[in-house]
Amino acid sequence: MSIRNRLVNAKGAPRPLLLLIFSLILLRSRLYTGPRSAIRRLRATASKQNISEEELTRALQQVYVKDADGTTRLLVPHEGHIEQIPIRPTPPSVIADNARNFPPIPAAHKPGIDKTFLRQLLAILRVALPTYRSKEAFILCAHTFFLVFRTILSVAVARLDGRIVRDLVSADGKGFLKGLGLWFALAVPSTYTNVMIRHLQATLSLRLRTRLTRYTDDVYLSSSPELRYYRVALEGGLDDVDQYITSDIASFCDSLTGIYGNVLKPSLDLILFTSQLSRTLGFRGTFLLGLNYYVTARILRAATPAFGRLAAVEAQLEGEYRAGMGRVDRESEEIAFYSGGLRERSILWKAYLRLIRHVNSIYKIRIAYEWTEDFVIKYLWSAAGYCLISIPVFLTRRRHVGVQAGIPTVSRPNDEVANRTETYISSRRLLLSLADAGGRVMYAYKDLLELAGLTTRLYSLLATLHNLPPLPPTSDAAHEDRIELRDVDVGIPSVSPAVIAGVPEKTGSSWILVKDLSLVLRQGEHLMITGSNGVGKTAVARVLAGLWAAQGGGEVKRPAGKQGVFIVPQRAYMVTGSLLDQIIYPHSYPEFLESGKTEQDLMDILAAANLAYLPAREGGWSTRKEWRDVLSGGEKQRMGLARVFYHMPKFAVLDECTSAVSSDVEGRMYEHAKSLGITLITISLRPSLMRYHTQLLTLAGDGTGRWTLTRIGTAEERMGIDREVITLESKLAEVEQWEARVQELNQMLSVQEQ
Ligand SMILES: Nc1ncnc2c1ncn2[C@@H]1O[C@H](COP(=O)(O)OP(=O)(O)OP(=O)(O)O)[C@@H](O)[C@H]1O
Repeated sequence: MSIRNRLVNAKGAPRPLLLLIFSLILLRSRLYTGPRSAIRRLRATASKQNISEEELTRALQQVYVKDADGTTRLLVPHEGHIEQIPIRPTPPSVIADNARNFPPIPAAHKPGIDKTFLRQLLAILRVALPTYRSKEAFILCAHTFFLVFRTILSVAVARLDGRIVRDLVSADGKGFLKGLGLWFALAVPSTYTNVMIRHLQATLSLRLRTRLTRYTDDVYLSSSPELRYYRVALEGGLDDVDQYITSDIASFCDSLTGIYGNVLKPSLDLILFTSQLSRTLGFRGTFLLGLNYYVTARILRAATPAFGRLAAVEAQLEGEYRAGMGRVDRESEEIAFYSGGLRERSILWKAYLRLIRHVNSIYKIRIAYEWTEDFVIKYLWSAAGYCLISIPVFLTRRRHVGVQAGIPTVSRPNDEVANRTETYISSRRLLLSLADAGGRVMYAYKDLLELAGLTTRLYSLLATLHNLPPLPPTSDAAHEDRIELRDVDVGIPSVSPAVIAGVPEKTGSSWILVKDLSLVLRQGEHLMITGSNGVGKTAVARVLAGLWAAQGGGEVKRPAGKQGVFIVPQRAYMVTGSLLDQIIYPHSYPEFLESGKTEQDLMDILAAANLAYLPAREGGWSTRKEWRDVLSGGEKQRMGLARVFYHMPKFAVLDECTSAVSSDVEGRMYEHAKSLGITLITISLRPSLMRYHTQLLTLAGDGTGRWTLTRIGTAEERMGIDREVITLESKLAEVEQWEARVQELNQMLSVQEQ
């Protein structure tokens, strides 16, 4: 047997070893999961039947379990049982390290395939694939293995195809049957490889998404002094963050894993098939094939639109539409009161039309591009392929080279035809595969541009989050029992210059609402902040809470944490969860248990807020409802005060949070808060609340930022004022009678004059 034939024999059929490997793989349907995880799955399935409704409710309330070593296991209901997912928050040092990889993005940046794209992609990959020993890296290796293997199998299939047709043409029944047997033997690993490639690609995408989402959530939902979730819109200038986190990350991961397969596999195919074909085509043919690739790439490059920018704009428009839908869902009652359905519909339709117009324009742009691509890859390449195959056939008639199965060369004319048919069929299949691979490489270029757009979106989110400078510290251990503001300017923060590359550091650009505010509030002194609408009363609360930085070089000192200053905002907020969760917010159930408080304590708290009837009415503490809709406006506000009674902070800032509460209940709640030793800072326009305070901060609101701080007086003085108010109010009640009497007298006088 000639060397060539031995070579062909070795490559023409799959080796027994390969078949053995694949049989083993088939027996293990999941390639990368160990037996331990299978046992875990079995246990979970078995335990499914044992979980009762009550246990499920308890687990939902519990939320997570804390282990002795400090790790947290999140309890996630899944298919009727509870899965325990270990949660390890990203350490601040890792976030600080990563921040270096995310310098601000230039305002004028347009996504494309360039150095910036590579830098951005690498920065994101460092988050998504932190180590080469991670499970994701293993899946990537397995994915790569199957991609390479599929290419090898494709060559084997092409050869076998040629051999079967050759046996058919030369009427070799035995050879034909043998070829058919091999065909089925190859079909098993080939189909399995295809399935595994798709499965591993989807799994990899999901795992990358989980990593990126977890990391982004850790950075986004950061507590003070970062507070990125609060500041990203105002100071970062980034809207619709929900779209970035819920949708863009998923699209990015799908696109990235898809690209990997779409670039690696066809590139390998191109190299391998070209090298196989070059044996048939000779030097001239191979050169012409290379020339063909070059010309094609040039044509398609010229015909490719800016898919990256188009993808980024599409994601942004999706975000706007989604935000509009979310707004209607959130504010449905208010919209219904105004009968604003039609108006909202027109707003949403406008957002939707902008989106579909853009998507439509992408489709139209694609028509021209895909037509060019189809024409060039499918037809031009095939025609070029036919010409190239014909070169050895027509020019060197006696040549028997190429991809043939191992049959000894014989000189009969029939065999010559059979061999030429075999060469043609093999080459033809390789050429078709080559055209397909070329098409996919060209498509991959378009996908790469889209990936560049998504990368820029994701990078801009992470860069904005990482570059928000931390707020200046507001707490000081030495001032545990008082709040002190010294020469503080209260102003609306502007977009931080740190998050936009190339913008010089600006100072004093924000709009100052209150100038040089200085005050000291000790425990037991109660402050009321008043002033007309929009003067900056809530803005002062934001500075006190550490949400806005104190400006003008001023300094804020206050006791630290929730136990120091607790703020009840103007708009009542109800958290997802049980009735119990509403009272203890932002505590979780385990923290409630740790605090040593009992359900009876919570009952007393509800009684103090005039909400004692709620547990009975709603069916118990663990009832889960959409509380935002279930509770009335006044009930939600009273729940805000119940939270103050639960947390018992040193200072409570109440920002017009009792405006919907009747004044008798309001008074009782104020007295109760004071009896608990809580110092009140009330933001209100209601003079009736003044009696519960000792100091009054009045914001002028004339554009100068002026303010006055006055003492309201001692309890006795305030009693005196109250008495005077009552006397004056009773006198005012008689004013109508006096006016009527004056009119009577005037009429009498006018009659006398006549
Ligand atoms: N995120 C923001 N972006 C831009 N302007 C803001 C922002 N927050 C507040 N402002 C502006 O700052 C000013 C003061 O707002 P603030 O909420 O402190 O008013 P207020 O005195 O509490 O008013 P009200 O009595 O109506 O509640 C207002 O003119 C408001 O429009």
